[in-house]
Amino acid sequence: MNPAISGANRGRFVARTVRVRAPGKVNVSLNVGPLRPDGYHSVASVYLAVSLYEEVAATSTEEPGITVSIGPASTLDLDGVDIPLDERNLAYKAAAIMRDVSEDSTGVHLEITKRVPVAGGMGGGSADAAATLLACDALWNSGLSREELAHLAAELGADVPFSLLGGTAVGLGIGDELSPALAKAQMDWVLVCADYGLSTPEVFHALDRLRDAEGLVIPEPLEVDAKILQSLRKGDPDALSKVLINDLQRASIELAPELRDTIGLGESSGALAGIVSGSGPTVALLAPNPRAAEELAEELRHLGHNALAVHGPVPGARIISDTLL
Ligand SMILES: C[C@@](CO)(OP(=O)(O)O)[C@H](O)COP(=O)(O)OP(=O)(O)OC[C@H]1O[C@@H](n2ccc(N)nc2=O)[C@H](O)[C@@H]1O
Ligand SMILES: Nc1ncnc2c1ncn2[C@@H]1O[C@H](COP(=O)(O)OP(=O)(O)O)[C@@H](O)[C@H]1O
Repeated sequence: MNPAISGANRGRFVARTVRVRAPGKVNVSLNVGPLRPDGYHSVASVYLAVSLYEEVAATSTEEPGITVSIGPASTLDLDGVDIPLDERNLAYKAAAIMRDVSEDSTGVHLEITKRVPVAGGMGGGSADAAATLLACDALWNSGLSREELAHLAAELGADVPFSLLGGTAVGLGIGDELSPALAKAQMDWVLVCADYGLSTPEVFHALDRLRDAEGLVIPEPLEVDAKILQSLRKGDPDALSKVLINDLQRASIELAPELRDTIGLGESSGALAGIVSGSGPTVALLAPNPRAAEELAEELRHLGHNALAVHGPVPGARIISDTLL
C-alpha cells in the first residue's frame, strides 16, 4: 500500500517525493530502413547511455490530476525553447499511462530538471518519460517489473525503452526492441550542443526525400555492423572511431549545414571522429581518453561552442531518493 495513505498516516494525506534520474543517449550507429506504413522507419542502432542526466521528482498531491514544471536546477538555457507542460509533455504522458495501470494512484506533480538539449537528438524527452514511469511505479506501489515498464515505455516513443535500460544496447524494430550489448570500458565523448533544435520527423522525412531523389532502396533486414560491437566490447576508441555511422546525419546536415563544420572542427581539434547524435543537432565527438575529452571540450568552449565532456555507458533510469514530506 502507498505509505502516504497507510498505517499511522491513514486518513491524513502525507506527500511523498520519488526522485529518478535517467540518461541521455548517443547513437553510436544508426542504420535507417525504408518508411513503414505506420509512419515509422525500421532501424538498427547501437545506443550508448551517456553521463548527461535528466531528473524527475514526482510528488504525490491530494488534488487529483497531473501537473508538470521545469525545475530551477535545469542547466539548459530554456529561453524561447518549446517544452509543453500539458498533456503533450512526455513525462505527463508517462504518468497518465502509469495512472491507468495503478490501483493506488494519487494526483502527482512532476518537476523536471532539464540537462539534455531539447530536440537535440539525445532523447531528453524520452529520458523524462522513462524517469517518470519508474518514479510513478514507486510512488503508487504499482509493482511492475522492468519488462512491464519497458512495454509501457515503447508506447510512449521509440527511444523511451532505452533510457529505462541504459548501458549499451542494440535497438531493432523502430529502436524499441533492445538487446543489451557488452562494453568493456567507458568511452569518452564531447557533446557539442546547438542553440536550436531539429524535429525528429522532419529529419526522417528529409532522409526519405534525399533517398527518393537518388532512387536509393535500402535492403532489409537491417543489421548492426559487427565491428561496432567488437570495438565496444574491447573498449577500443580508435577502432570505434573508424566505424561510427549515422544514416540520418546527411539529412540533419541538409537541414543545418553548419553541423558539417562542427564535426570538421572537432576532428581537426583532436577528436578521433565526430558524428551527429540521432536526428541532431547535437554533435558527439569521440575522444581517446577522459583527459583528451576535457581538453577538447575546453578548447571548443574557448571558440564559443557549448561543449561538454561525458562518458558512457552509464546505467539507465534509477531512483535516487524517496522521501515522505
Ligand atoms: C532518431 C532517434 C534515434 O535514436 O532519436 P532522436 O534523434 O529523436 O533522439 C529515434 O529513432 C527517435 O525516437 P523518438 O524521438 O522516441 O521517436 P518517436 O517519438 O517515437 O517518433 C517521432 C517521429 O519520428 C519518426 N520516427 C521515429 C523513430 C523511427 N524508428 N522512425 C521514425 O520515422 C516518426 O515520424 C515518428 O512519428
Ligand atoms: N519532457 C520533455 N522534454 C523535452 N521536450 C519535450 C518533452 N515533452 C515533449 N517534448 C517535445 O518533444 C520534442 C523533442 O524532444 P527531445 O526528446 O528533447 O528531442 P529528441 O527527440 O531530439 O531527442 C521537443 O521539441 C518538445 O516539443
